[in-house]
Amino acid sequence: MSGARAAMEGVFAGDRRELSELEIAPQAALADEVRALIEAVIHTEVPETELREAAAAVAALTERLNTARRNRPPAARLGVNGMVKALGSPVTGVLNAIAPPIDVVTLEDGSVHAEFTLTDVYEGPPTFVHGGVSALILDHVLGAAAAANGTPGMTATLDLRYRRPTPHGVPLVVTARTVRNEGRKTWADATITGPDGRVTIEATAMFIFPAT
Ligand SMILES: CCCCCCCCCC(=O)SCCNC(=O)CCNC(=O)[C@H](O)C(C)(C)COP(=O)(O)OP(=O)(O)OC[C@H]1O[C@@H](n2cnc3c(N)ncnc32)[C@H](O)[C@@H]1OP(=O)(O)O
Repeated sequence: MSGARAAMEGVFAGDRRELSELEIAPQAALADEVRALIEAVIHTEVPETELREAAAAVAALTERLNTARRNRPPAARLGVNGMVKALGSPVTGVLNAIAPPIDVVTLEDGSVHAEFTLTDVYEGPPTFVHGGVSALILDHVLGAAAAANGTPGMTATLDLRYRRPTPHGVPLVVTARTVRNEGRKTWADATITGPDGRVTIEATAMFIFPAT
């Protein structure tokens, strides 16, 4: 047994601690501050003594937060469809400071859609988004499209065509839709589009609902 099926079922299972919107809000506000902290750490030019003091202050804060810990990232049922959302997702998780976070919505035609802006925290080539970060986002929305089709799975293949550089600091659009399903296999297509309306990346993925 590979454990992949259990992992897949875990995405949607209701066995995780589910937080209410009221419980999420203060923790999401903390994650927002940490996002700002990550950005500040990259850009700061304060002197070494202040850097050392800041590191000690952050270490003390981490210790304080760790005095009460969950053993798994929490989930929530948010939005109109009540689908379980992983609050610690590196793409959409409002509690994950390394997530932008991207708000992915499912449209009536079954496609998924998100509008988002990435800061230079996600930079690869100067002024452009790192290609691996784009792949992360595309993998996620392709998986969300497969799930929205009622045919979720683990990513088996992910094919990316980087047509032109994706700029950071400007509004981007990602859309994905399921195009085919055969048994346990589901294929989905996605694009990222820049503010000029031109597609920067095209992606195709195949998802497999694991045998075991
Ligand atoms: C709303 C929530 C949204 C959540 C979105 C989250 C998106 C995030 C998605 C991910 O990041 S998933 C993590 C990355 N993916 C993995 O780690 C997958 C690792 N691989 C596996 O777990 C297994 O290899 C896999 C589940 C993909 C397949 O295992 P199985 O044991 O079920 O496959 P099996 O050996 O029975 O093969 C079934 C068919 O698929 C084919 N196949 C298997 N793996 C393949 C592969 N990788 N590529 C192409 N074809 C593959 C295989 O040849 C065969 O073809 P036929 O039906 O024609 O005989």
